[in-house]
Formats: sequence, structure tokens, C-alpha cells
Amino acid sequence: MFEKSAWIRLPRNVVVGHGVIDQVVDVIDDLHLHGRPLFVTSPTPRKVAAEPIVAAFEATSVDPAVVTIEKATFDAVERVIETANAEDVSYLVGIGGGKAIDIAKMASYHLEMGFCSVPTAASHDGIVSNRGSVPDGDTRHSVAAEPPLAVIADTEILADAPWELTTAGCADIISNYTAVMDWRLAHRLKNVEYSEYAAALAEMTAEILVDNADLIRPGLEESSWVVTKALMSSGVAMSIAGSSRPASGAEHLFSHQLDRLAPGAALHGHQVGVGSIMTAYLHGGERGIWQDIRNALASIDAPTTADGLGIDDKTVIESLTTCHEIRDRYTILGDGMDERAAREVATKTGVIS
Ligand SMILES: NC(=O)C1=CN([C@@H]2O[C@H](COP(=O)(O)OP(=O)(O)OC[C@H]3O[C@@H](n4cnc5c(N)ncnc54)[C@H](O)[C@@H]3O)[C@@H](O)[C@H]2O)C=CC1
Ligand SMILES: O=C(CO)COP(=O)(O)O
Ligand SMILES: [Zn+2]
Repeated sequence: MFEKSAWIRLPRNVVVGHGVIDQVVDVIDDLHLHGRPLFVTSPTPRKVAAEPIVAAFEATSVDPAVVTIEKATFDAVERVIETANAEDVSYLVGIGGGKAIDIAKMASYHLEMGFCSVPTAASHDGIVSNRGSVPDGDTRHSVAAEPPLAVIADTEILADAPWELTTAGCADIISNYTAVMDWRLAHRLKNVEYSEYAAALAEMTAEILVDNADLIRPGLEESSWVVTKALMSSGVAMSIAGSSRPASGAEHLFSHQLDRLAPGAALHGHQVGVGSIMTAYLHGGERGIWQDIRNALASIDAPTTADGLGIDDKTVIESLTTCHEIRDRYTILGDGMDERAAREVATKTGVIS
């Protein structure tokens, strides 16, 4: 008897383009969300986007509550939940980079409230996903979170954001190649649940981005358009899979461990990109696709070396040899890399010299 079932939650309104921040009130109205919103943001996105959105709501006699977070932690989620209860809000809007959006979608899930996503940087593929990613001591959780009812991505704001945020978003998508390799491996070896559609979508998204790399240039608003669509498509792959597997494999473990060993040194997307070069090598050896990944990253100005990340060689090796412990996710790293093997892959791929 066939007993499988799936519940895929996707956004209802996706509004992308020049100046669409002016349409946030209309988009919310279209969703029939009523009452007071809570905006979850961080310091720069607050100035860039949250304040104009507050003004737009105030013009309609709605008085939004605002909470500013500095870090993606469970404490921050707790603080947002407390604010939501104290301020008697009806729905949440995440305005900012990956951290603000993650905190907002996790708090919304807990509060059982609607959530909308307003990215201010094309830096990560959590814009539409139904997952939140939070470090917790020695480990890192990928937790169920509320997917957005609407995404409002203003390409003018995204194009004005520092260029490295966009290249980080590109690298987060390019890393789908190795994430999917790890997922297939885990499916074959460990019978991990696998979705051919989600895997194909994640890979195709990376493919289209790499094919359009010529369009991705600083100061070009069209770049934000191309990258944002890819980030959304990658997030949809995660929502279809019901896990971050299509977009997160060993290269993400490597990055999560770097976040612990060298906090704040480099952007999430840049770290996973460098990780992806090395894990592609582990999957395919000399004749694998690691050079294609490295060239794709280089072509959009993303770092390809430890130096480019601003992280020393020793930390890279430590991360490679310990990151399998971060979470229970089977990847090409198996039960961990030997230090000499780690040094060899990092040297052969030019990540360290
Ligand atoms: N839930 C999911 O599926 C996913 C979650 N993530 C998570 O997202 C986080 C990484 O996201 P990021 O955006 O790289 O980090 P982030 O949220 O820390 O943003 C990076 C920096 O960019 C600044 N920023 C954002 N918009 C700006 C603008 N318009 N102008 C100037 N500065 C601006 C932020 O204030 C911050 O200082 C990680 O915690 C990662 O785990 C990443 C991918 C998927
Ligand atoms: O960053 C992500 C996908 O790009 C989310 O992955 P994690 O589940 O590893 O946090
Ligand atoms: Zn990522």
C-alpha cells in the first residue's frame, strides 16, 4: 500500500523588482493579514528598509513594533517571541540578511503567526526556505521554521548593498552542486530520504547562475535580479525537500565550524563556496568538478582561498577535520577527515598554499 504524503509550503506572493519596497503594505493587504506587524531586523537593514516600511504603515494608521537583533541565536528568537507577545502583534516581517530573516521565521513558527520576508541583501538562500539555521554551543541546528507568505525583494536595495553580499549569495547557490552530491551519497549509503525533484531544482539553479555569470557585475541592478531569483529557487528546493539537504552538505558543515572557530571572519556564502571546492575534490578527485566550481566562484569575485576568506590555514584544517561533528548529517566527510588528508585536499585545490 502507498502511504507516502508530503506537505510543501511555498510563498503565495513573490514580488521582485525595482522599488517594490513601496508595495509592502499592498502585499500584506493582499494576504488579508490584519492587525499590528512586528518587524524583525538588524541595525543596517533597519535604516535601509525597515524605517521606510514603518513610515508606509504609519501612513495607513498602523503602528508596527520593531525589534533589532544582532546575532542569530536561540536567545534572539526568544526575545522576538517575548516582544511579539508583549506588543500584541498579529504577524511578523523579517527585514535584512539571513540572520534577521532566520530569527523572524523561527519566532513566527513558534507563535503560529504569518511571516513575510523582505531581504535587503542577496546573500543567502534562506529568503523563502522553511528552515532556520542557528548555532548552539558545539553544534548547529537546522530547524523547522515558518516559510514566508510573501517575499518582497527590492532589486534597487539589493544592488546598493555591499557587493560582497551578492557574491556570497552566488557562492551559496554554487555550493548546491556539492550539497546534492552529499545528499545522493547519503541516500545511497544511509537510506536518507531523497527527492529527485528537489535535487534537480537545486542543481539546475546552480547551473543557470553559472551560465549567467557574465550578467553578475557590481553596480548592475540586473545582477540582483538574476541572483535573487536563483536564491528563491534554491529555497523552494529546500521547501520541497522539507530539509536543507538540497542546499547544504559538507561544505556547509565546514562553514558552520568556521563560524565557531573564527566568528565573523567571513560571510556564510563565501565560506561554503571555499568548502565546496574542497568537497568537490573529495567526491571526484583530480578529474571531478572542483576546478569548475573554483572557476565559477572566481568569475563572480567570490573567494577561493583561505587567504581570500581572511582565515588562516590552520583554522581551515581544523575545521575540515572536525566539522563532521557539528550535526548528524552524513556527507563525503564520513566519520571525519584525517589531518594529513585534509591538508592534502586543501593544498591540491589551492585553498591553502
Ligand atoms: N534558513 C536557511 O535556509 C538559510 C539560512 N542561512 C543563514 O543566513 C546567515 C547568513 O546570511 P547573511 O545575509 O550572509 O548574514 P547576515 O544576516 O549577518 O548579513 C550580513 C551583513 O550584511 C548586512 N546587510 C544586510 N543588508 C544590507 C544592506 N542592504 N546594506 C548594507 N548591509 C547590509 C547585515 O546587517 C550584516 O551585517 C547564516 O546565519 C546562515 O546560516 C543561510 C542560507 C540558508
Ligand atoms: O545555509 C543553508 C543553505 O544554503 C542552510 O543550511 P543549514 O541547514 O546547514 O544551516
Ligand atoms: Zn547556505
